[in-house]
Amino acid sequence: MKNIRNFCIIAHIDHGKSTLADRLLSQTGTVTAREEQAQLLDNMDLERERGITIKSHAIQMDYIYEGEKYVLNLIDTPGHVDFSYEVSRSIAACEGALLIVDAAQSIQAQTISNLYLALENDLEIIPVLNKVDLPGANPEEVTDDIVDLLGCDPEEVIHASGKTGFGVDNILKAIIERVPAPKGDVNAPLQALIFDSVYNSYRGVETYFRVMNGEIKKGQRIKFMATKNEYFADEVGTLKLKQVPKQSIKAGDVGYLITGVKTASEIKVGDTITDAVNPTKNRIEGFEDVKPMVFAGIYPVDTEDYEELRNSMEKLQLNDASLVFIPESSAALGFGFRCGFLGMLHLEIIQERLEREFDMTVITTVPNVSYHAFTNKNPDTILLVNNPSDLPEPSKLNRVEEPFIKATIITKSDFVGPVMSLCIEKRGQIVNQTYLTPERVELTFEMPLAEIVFDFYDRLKTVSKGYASFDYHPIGLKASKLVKVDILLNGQSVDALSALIHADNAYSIGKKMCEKLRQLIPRQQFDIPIQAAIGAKIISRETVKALRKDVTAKCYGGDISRKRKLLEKQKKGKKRMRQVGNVEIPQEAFMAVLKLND
Ligand SMILES: Nc1nc2c(ncn2[C@@H]2O[C@H](COP(=O)(O)OP(=O)(O)OP(=O)(O)O)[C@@H](O)[C@H]2O)c(=O)[nH]1
Repeated sequence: MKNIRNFCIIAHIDHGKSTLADRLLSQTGTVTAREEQAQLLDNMDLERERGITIKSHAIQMDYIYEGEKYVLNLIDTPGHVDFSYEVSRSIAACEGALLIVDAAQSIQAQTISNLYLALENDLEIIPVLNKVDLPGANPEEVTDDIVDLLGCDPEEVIHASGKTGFGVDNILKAIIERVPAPKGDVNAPLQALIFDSVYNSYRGVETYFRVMNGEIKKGQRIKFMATKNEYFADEVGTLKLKQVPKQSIKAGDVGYLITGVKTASEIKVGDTITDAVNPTKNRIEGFEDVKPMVFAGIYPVDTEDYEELRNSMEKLQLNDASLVFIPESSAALGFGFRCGFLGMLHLEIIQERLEREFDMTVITTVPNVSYHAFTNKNPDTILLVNNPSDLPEPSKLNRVEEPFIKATIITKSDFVGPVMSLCIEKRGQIVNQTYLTPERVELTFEMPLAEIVFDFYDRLKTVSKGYASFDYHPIGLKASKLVKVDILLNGQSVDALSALIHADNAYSIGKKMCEKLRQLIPRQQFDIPIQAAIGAKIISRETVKALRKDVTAKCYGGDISRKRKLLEKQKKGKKRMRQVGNVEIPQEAFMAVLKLND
């Protein structure tokens, strides 16, 4: 156990974790030159295309240092705020962390939030100044920022470049010399932490774990303490580029487990694995059921595809335990599902995977957060509202509570004004303002989650010309003056377009919604009145004027292929169109409330 080192790589998004991880793998010979391919650890196609790490991965390296053989267990981590729980569990499985800071961008919001997570778990921090090859690198200035943040000596900051390989040997040396060897009692009852799981369509769920005490053996009957499910350990082993089956994995080490489980939701990240016959008395702390933060309706474009959509969602859930959904019906869209996601990125990934892996074209309704409503009749009973159309009528409503977050924003002092204005526009209240350096400011706000899940990050980047980073965590629910704004098309309420809006913004947003929908809903053979309403009160109105003639009329006698092309274009446009009553509504219309500022 004394020659094992368990460490993770943490940083702000895009600061170079995955590239550096690939370098460590090649430098230790874990990956032969032939196997090496960029972003080796980001093995989901979507991760490659979007250039971000979605799922964290573990891999074991053997390394000879000063004549001794060491086992280095590396855990890469997702960099996006949607996956912060998974980061926290990967960190809890380690004794040390490489804190990567981009030598041009310096410290950003997630550098700090991930650092706090590592410090909470008493990890030894090894600061790495990465991308020193960049023309825009500021090694001296950024080293000072790191020294200010960590209180370490400048000499402890390792200068490196994942791209060129510079400094990687120093990183490996520091891992062995500075990260403490794991502790644990191999003779105590088995206690292993699940920090990740991956679905394999042939072998079922592969569980990644760190053994804190005892050992896990092939064929052993084990128990997952949160779900209380028992299984046989059909296979255990260590994670090289490929899986390497072993007879047992002992305290201090990291490995994988195959139990034949076919449903990802039965394996919960953060859970404790123990022996079914002689279980440990103590679950490993920090387990929590992953809670969805954002909800949206997902409906088939063609109502007869409902069953096919259900099958596709069930298959997706097999390998994405954080996706939750329940059947729901909409007067406007028919039968679909109310789905819960970790955040907007997760929602987009699911939409993308439905289209790419299951060829399912879907309509997604306006994403919303989960609200707690209380009626006059039962003022102390929580009515969970995951769909705005479930909000009781205003006359029956006692109050509505919405989830709030604490947002941390780091930006340049030049942009403090515009950033503050944006946060105040999003109903934020400033909590703290700290000058990290004369040039860089950390702003802390309390804000409604609903105000940041849609376009806040993009607008923050715009107002700060890219010089702002952002991280947040939930701080509970607070009462808010929220009202349900309904949209009526042709006099018929479209429940999938309803949204919960703060009373102060309801009129302006209702007006903008009508204007935006007038632009998006194609003209048809008749006038289409668009109205926004709160209860029975109409607050805004627009009209889509009728189409006066057949779009192909001008092709008579003209080039027949041009007419065919025009009709083809019309047909393609219909692919993402939903008929609601006698009005055709494009997908963009359902996201209109998100793009009111476009
Ligand atoms: N010049 C230079 N570019 C680098 C270096 N390391 C990474 N990059 C580039 O920076 C971008 C992000 O690199 P990644 O390794 O994907 O960063 P990451 O932190 O893993 O990103 P997430 O997993 O999405 O958080 C990519 O375009 C890399 O090619 C480096 O040392 N020098």
